[in-house]
Parts: sequence; C-alpha cells; structure tokens
Amino acid sequence: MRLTIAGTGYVGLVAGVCFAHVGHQVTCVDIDEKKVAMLNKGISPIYETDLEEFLQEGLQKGLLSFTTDYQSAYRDPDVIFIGVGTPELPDGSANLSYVASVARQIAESVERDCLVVVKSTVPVGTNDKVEQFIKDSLVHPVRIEVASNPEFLAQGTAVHDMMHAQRIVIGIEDKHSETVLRELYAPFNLPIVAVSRRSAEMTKYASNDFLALKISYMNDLANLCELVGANIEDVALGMSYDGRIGSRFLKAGIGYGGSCFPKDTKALQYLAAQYGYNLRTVTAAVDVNNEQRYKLYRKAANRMITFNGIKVAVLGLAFKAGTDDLRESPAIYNIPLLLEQGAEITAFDPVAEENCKRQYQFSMQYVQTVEDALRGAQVCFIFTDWQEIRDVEPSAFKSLMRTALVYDGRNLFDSRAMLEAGVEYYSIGR
Ligand SMILES: NC(=O)C1=CN([C@@H]2O[C@H](COP(=O)(O)OP(=O)(O)OC[C@H]3O[C@@H](n4cnc5c(N)ncnc54)[C@H](O)[C@@H]3O)[C@@H](O)[C@H]2O)C=CC1
Ligand SMILES: O=C(O)[C@H]1O[C@H](OP(=O)(O)OP(=O)(O)OC[C@H]2O[C@@H](n3ccc(=O)[nH]c3=O)[C@H](O)[C@@H]2O)[C@H](O)[C@@H](O)[C@@H]1O
Repeated sequence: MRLTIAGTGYVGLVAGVCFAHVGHQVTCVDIDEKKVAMLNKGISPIYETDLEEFLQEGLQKGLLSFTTDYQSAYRDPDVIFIGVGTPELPDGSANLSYVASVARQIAESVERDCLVVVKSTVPVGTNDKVEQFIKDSLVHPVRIEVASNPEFLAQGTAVHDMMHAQRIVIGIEDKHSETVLRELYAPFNLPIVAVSRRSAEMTKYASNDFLALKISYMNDLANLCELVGANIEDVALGMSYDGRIGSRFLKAGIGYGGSCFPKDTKALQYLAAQYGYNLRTVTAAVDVNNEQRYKLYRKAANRMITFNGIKVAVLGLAFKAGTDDLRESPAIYNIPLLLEQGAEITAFDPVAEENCKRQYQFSMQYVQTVEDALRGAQVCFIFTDWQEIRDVEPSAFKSLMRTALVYDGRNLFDSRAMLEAGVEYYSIGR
C-alpha cells in the first residue's frame, strides 16, 4: 500500500521504517527541514535500537522517502497517518494544534479517496473533530474516512515494540476503514482489537495511565516501606508471582518521566474534569509522582548543611535507559535545584549529553565516564538506570569520591554491598 506519515518523531518515524520493512511504500512528511535532510541520508535524529538499520534498508529498497513537501505527499496515497506531537498545554490539556495543522494540510492537498489514521495520542472525540474538519475544508471532492490507531511502543525498544506489538488497537466507524487497516497490518501477523474510535482513543490513555498508576502505587508503598522497615523490592518480588498483578512496572524509583505518562495522566484528568468528573485514581498517581521526583533531593538536603560549593556527581540525564530523550526526566527537575543551591555538578550520560547541552544551559561539566563523574565528588545522585552505571563496582564509589555519599533513584546497587564497601548509600523503599 502507499502510505504517507505526518511527523517523523518517535512514533511517526518508527511507524514509517517498520511499514517500509514489511513492504509498504512509505513517504514521511515533517516540517523540520534539517530532520528530513538527515533522514534522507540515512541518519536517524533519535537514538533507538535498530532504527538506523531499518531506515537505511527502507531507503536502499526505495520503499521509504522523507519530504517537507506535504502537498505532493498528501495528494494521492491510500492511507495517511497522523503521528505529530500532542504535548501538554499549561492547563494540562493536550495541544492539538499540530494535529489540526496536518488535518488542514490534508484537506488542502488530497485529490483521491483516502483513509486518514490518527496515531498521535489524542483526547476522546478528537477523531470525530478531525473527520469533520477535513470534510469541511476539502478542496477536492473526495471521500475521507478517519480511523484511530493509537501507538503503544516504548522509547528505547520502539522498533521491536512496533514489529512485535502485543496488540494493534484500531478504532473504526465503518467497515471499509477496518478492511484497509487489517490489510495494512496483515504482514505483522499481530492480534488486532477493533473497537469504536472513541474506545480506541480511550484505550490509549487507559493503558498509559494504568501503567503510571502502577508505578505511583509502588512508589507510594516504597515510601511506606522505608518508614516501617520493609523492602519494596522484596515486596514487588512477592507480588509479581501473582499472575493477576504481573511482574512488570513494579519498580519503585524516582518517579515516572518521559514524554507520555506525565502528559497523558494530566490530559485524562483534564478530559474528565471537562465532563464534571474527578478521576481520583489518576489524580493520586500524578500527586505521588510530583513528590517522588524530588525525593532524593529532599533526603540529601536533610543530610547536608549546604550544597554550596559541593561537588556533585549526576549519573544519568535521560528519563530512562535506552533513550536520549530528556522530556520530564527526573534529572532535569533536580539539576536546577542543585545549581541554585550552588552545587558544582559533573554529569554523565552515555547518550543524552548532546540533547542536554542543546536544550538546557546548565552550567555544569559533562564527562564521558562514570568514573570521571565520581572522581572527587562529595555527593552522587543516580537518576537513570543505565547499564554503564549499574556496572560500577561499589568499591569505586569509595575510592573515587571524596565523600562516598550516594543517593540512588533507581535502586541499581545492593544496599549491603554498598555498605560493606564503605559507601553511605540511600535508595528508594529499602
Ligand atoms: N514517544 C513515544 O514513545 C510515544 C508517543 N506517542 C504519541 O505519539 C505522538 C507523537 O509523539 P512523538 O513521536 O514522541 O513526537 P515528537 O515530538 O518526537 O515528533 C513529532 C514530529 O512531528 C513533526 N511535525 C509537527 N508538525 C508537523 C506537520 N504539520 N507536518 C509534519 N510533521 C510535523 C515535528 O517536527 C516532529 O518531528 C504524540 O501524540 C505522543 O503522545 C504514542 C506512543 C509512544
Ligand atoms: O505513550 C507512550 O509514549 C508510551 O509511554 C510509555 O513508554 P515510555 O514513556 O517510552 O517508557 P516506559 O518504559 O513506560 O517508562 C516510563 C517511565 O516510567 C519509569 N518506570 C517504568 C517502569 C517501572 O517499573 N518503574 C518506573 O519508574 C521509567 O523509568 C520512565 O521514567 C509506555 O510504556 C508505552 O507503552 C507508551 O506507548
């Protein structure tokens, strides 16, 4: 099939390369000329396992191309996917201006009957509005159908998650859209859940917010574990054997970050509030997370008389391992607090350093190894669960740091081993 995908971010680009990988003819559109130029050269603008390989394969086979020329890209494909961002607005609602702008561009450009598929995460009812908007603004008299197809991939494993998704959710209001989407996804050989458009839109928020709730629940319990002398990791292990609970997303830590859980929890709260409903469970998850991200800073501030002139090692900048994405990363919340207090920070992250330098003007030093960050430090904060940090021997904290004082937001080390190595070690819920 001939597809056009609007947006070459984590979702649009990964969808594009995977659809080309299974044999569809894909054109990806972005407004960012630099990105498009890079992509046409086979260089991925984001860090994702296997992405560049799939990208180069698609380009070489002539199944994949990138352009800023939306008019020709939207003129006559079989299917157009909308995969642009829906970031959080100050009031917590989803910013739909990028989706609206693609809808307008489609209406101006499309010259044959076409299925428009909304892959971006959008509040319930948005697909209806997109359909109405396109139909009202069409320049050529063609038939447009709109379907919802939310994406469930996680960053760091995005290509794998798309190729081996646990399910494809499609939200359709007519038989023809369903047939087209089933044909499109047939080469993936994955379970397809076909529901109404509104249910599909809700399924996306329901899934993300459930996972956010799971994490906040574990973080809430971790805080209680510290008070009552239990160990959250042992508790999680015991819970995980119950198939009804499952073993994943039970890791307590420094709070969830990333571009999705923080915004999608707030967007659902906002949607509920618009209908006069208070979604108390999700509100609780958000509240717990807002506090959790400062937990280590608070602990350290209680222990230390000042951060002024103190050498601080920050290990990890990305919101989780496997990505160079800094959106809503706990590190990005804590670094300004430490800098305001006069801390002298040396930071290490194996892939997110360049993004951090570009996006923030933090006056801190960046180094290439964990050891260089630790050398001479008086306090260490661990914000990301990178393997490079996990691999450090407990004795290295003792030998390299001036004061072996470690605050670990990811529970990467065994408390006893750290104690035996002479490290004053604080982690979460243990
Ligand atoms: N990042 C993730 O892991 C996941 C994201 N989602 C959802 O997918 C959507 C996209 O997210 P990301 O890929 O992370 O966003 P992103 O911010 O990485 O990328 C969005 C891209 O759209 C481009 N764009 C903006 N306006 C455009 C236009 N008029 N035409 C063409 N391109 C345009 C931007 O230049 C940018 O490259 C969001 O709704 C998000 O909630 C869903 C599942 C996973
Ligand atoms: O809509 C989205 O964008 C995506 O959001 C998440 O994916 P992602 O944000 O890439 O990363 P996750 O692996 O879910 O982690 C999110 C945050 O939760 C934290 N986390 C995760 C798991 C856990 O047990 N504990 C925990 O604190 C991570 O460190 C990270 O900060 C979901 O996992 C995807 O299914 C979804 O498609």
